[in-house]
Amino acid sequence: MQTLILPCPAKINLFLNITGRREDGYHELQTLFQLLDYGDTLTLKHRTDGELNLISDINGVNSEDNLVMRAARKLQCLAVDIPAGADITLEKRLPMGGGIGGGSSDAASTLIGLNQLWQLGLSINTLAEIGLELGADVPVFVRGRTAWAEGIGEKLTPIETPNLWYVVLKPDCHVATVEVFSHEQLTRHDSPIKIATFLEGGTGNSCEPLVRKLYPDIDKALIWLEQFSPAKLTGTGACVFASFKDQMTAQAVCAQRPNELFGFVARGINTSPLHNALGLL
Ligand SMILES: C[C@](O)(CO)[C@H](O)COP(=O)(O)OP(=O)(O)OC[C@H]1O[C@@H](n2ccc(N)nc2=O)[C@H](O)[C@@H]1O
Ligand SMILES: Nc1ncnc2c1ncn2[C@@H]1O[C@H](COP(=O)(O)OP(=O)(O)OP(=O)(O)O)[C@@H](O)[C@H]1O
Repeated sequence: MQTLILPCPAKINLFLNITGRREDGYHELQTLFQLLDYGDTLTLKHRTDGELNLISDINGVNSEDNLVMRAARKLQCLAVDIPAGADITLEKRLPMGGGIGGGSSDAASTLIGLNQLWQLGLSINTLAEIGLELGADVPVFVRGRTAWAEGIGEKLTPIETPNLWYVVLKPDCHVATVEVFSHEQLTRHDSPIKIATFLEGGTGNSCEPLVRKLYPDIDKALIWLEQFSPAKLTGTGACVFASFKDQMTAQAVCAQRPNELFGFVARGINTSPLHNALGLL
């Protein structure tokens, strides 16, 4: 029976501009999704009896609500010719609600992996469309390239970023993306910028002033990290990050973080290890 062991890399948003709000409540944004070589691991084992089981549960999330199962169910509906079942194991490393796309990346690896395991023959474009129904951050992981993004995060232009190391820190709090996006004090009318403007010096994260105010622990983490290198919020938080030219410096900074901060060091990468493993790029 075939088994796939797949990486689910994290992302950080190197900047985040909110340029408007659509009628359905979703926000138009501009961001740069930087993929990281750090993430969860997903194991998919084909079952020929058509049953889908998520073997490893994650705290506080019902099995059927897990983005992995939601992604698997979507593909199962499209598998008419074969008994599409799987035993799924998810090894979580990425903190939940961190703004580093853990659930979205898990979902993307599930879509890509089951498409292969069940030999569905769906294109990356189709998988990205299915992924978008699960979350705005899923398509970038399905496409597997560090990318400039517009729309609600699904209009992607691959971009090569410099080879940098990132320290990512998470204070002991959980930010609900929906709370930040529905907050009356969120800045929603940034002027759109061009890729070149970002590359010349970048801009910040429009959610950051509000999130710093709502979550003092995130504010504290940013102040701490700023001592070493310019620090930013990723997505709507709760993680913050800063870049370093070499791994040793990044590791030295991460090692001296205050006890209350979870942290890791990761290399910024231009292509996803998932796509590299499956020969998709
Ligand atoms: C902030 C980012 O992390 C940047 O990468 C993402 O845009 C969020 O992506 P995500 O977690 O996959 O978001 P979803 O699960 O699709 O949406 C969660 C909630 O965030 C809000 N949301 C999300 C993305 C977006 N472009 N506009 C929004 O207003 C919506 O209220 C939505 O109900
Ligand atoms: N496989 C999964 N991993 C993590 N969270 C999941 C998963 N499946 C469902 N969830 C739910 O999704 C919520 C958001 O999780 P996730 O870790 O993707 O947040 P995030 O890093 O803030 O994502 P993003 O950057 O895409 O906004 C969790 O609080 C949890 O309730």
